Amino acid sequence: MSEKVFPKDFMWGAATASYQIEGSPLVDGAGSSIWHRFSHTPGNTYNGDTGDVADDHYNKYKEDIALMKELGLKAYRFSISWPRIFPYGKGKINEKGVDFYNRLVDELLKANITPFVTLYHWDLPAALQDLGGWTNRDIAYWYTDYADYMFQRFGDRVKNWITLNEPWVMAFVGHFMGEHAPGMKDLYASFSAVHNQLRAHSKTVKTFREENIKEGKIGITLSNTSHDPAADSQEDIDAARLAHEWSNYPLFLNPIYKGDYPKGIKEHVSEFLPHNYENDLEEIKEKIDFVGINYYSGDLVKTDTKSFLGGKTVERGLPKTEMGWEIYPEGFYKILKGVQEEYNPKEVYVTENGAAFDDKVVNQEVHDEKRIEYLKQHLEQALRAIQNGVTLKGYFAWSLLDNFEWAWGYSKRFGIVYVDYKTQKRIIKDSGKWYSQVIKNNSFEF
Ligand SMILES: CO[C@H](O)c1c[n+]2c([nH]1)[C@H](O)[C@@H](O)[C@H](O)[C@H]2CO
Repeated sequence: MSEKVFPKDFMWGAATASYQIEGSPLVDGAGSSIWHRFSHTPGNTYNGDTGDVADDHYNKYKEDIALMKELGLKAYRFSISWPRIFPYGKGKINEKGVDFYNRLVDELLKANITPFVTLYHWDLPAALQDLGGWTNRDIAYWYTDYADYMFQRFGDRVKNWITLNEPWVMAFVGHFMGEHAPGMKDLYASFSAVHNQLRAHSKTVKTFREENIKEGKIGITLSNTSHDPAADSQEDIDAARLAHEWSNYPLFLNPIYKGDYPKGIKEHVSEFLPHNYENDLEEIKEKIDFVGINYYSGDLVKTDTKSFLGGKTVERGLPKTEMGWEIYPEGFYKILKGVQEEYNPKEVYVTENGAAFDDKVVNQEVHDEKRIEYLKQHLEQALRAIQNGVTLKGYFAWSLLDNFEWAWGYSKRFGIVYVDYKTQKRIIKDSGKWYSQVIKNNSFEF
């Protein structure tokens, strides 16, 4: 492999999520989700934006798949909206919801694009939230039943399955910071959500094995920020390590691969873990086929006894994206190398990497040079990771389309394709054209 070319058959893709692009949240029998409720609650999202229309992908999926084909994508990562399938989370099945995803999957296969399905990307059926949601231990069964039904209906055509998208964000941004659905601010609820997501994940992996899906693979997608110590002092090093164990892949991969929470979590915050959590660890320790790594940015951590987990983020003057996140490609390498060294997964996929910039349309074009530079710098680090032993098999740019950026609404654009929300017109940005060349050449240098 030349120093600038990715391995043969490297899986180049782009990613989206149901609530962020589909629109039509209650159409054709779909049930309400916690994000439908949260975004319709005044004050929760920028400008009061909701996912009611989004990119209207529910109706425009064929046009969007044609765009994917034009870009030359090998794979497409998307999520299934649980409440489209089970409007109340369990029990009654909504065949029209199943039908939408049947049509989507069949259209992808027709375009020779490999589907990567995320079973849960935060749009929990609202009816289950009324029963406690991720803080109710029974959700592990409700989720596994939903996942198993998806395996039975789609397992003949979908071979790559991701159980959960970023369980840390669901648990802490949704249950501690209150900035995401369901909008709670309860640290005990957060750790209960961590634990029940792990239980749901591992029960689902076991069920996946029993379904014996031919050539099927299952994994989990985890959020990561590269935390560097502000100074070469033991306090800052410890604070950065603890931030890593709490907010990055170790919080979930340590239980999955090693059968317990990370050492620092047990030493510093075990009081917040559910009572008798140890009884579930054996069951949670269940082999997976790949790890999905989401990476966007890094930060500098300084010891601070007044902060949660004894560390706070400090400035280091790096350039930032529209989200205010540092542009730190070196951190991408550190996270990829770290996960391989700490857990040695059989396969790793980058399931999200991308950036928001202030994109403008000029004569029906979008010249987003900053995004091209961001993607190039991060692909360089991904290739470096492969050359240093990381079993990286694919990369999904976040995102295919500009979309509903959660509490930021439509104010932040991550797409390699621009969406005019007034007309729903799509415009392939320069970054989309550039990425199309990367895929064609299997290299970021051409
Ligand atoms: C620190 O960034 C997180 O890992 C993260 C960033 N992102 C995500 N997680 C989510 O998985 C996507 O739904 C977001 O649209 C996307 C862009 O914000």
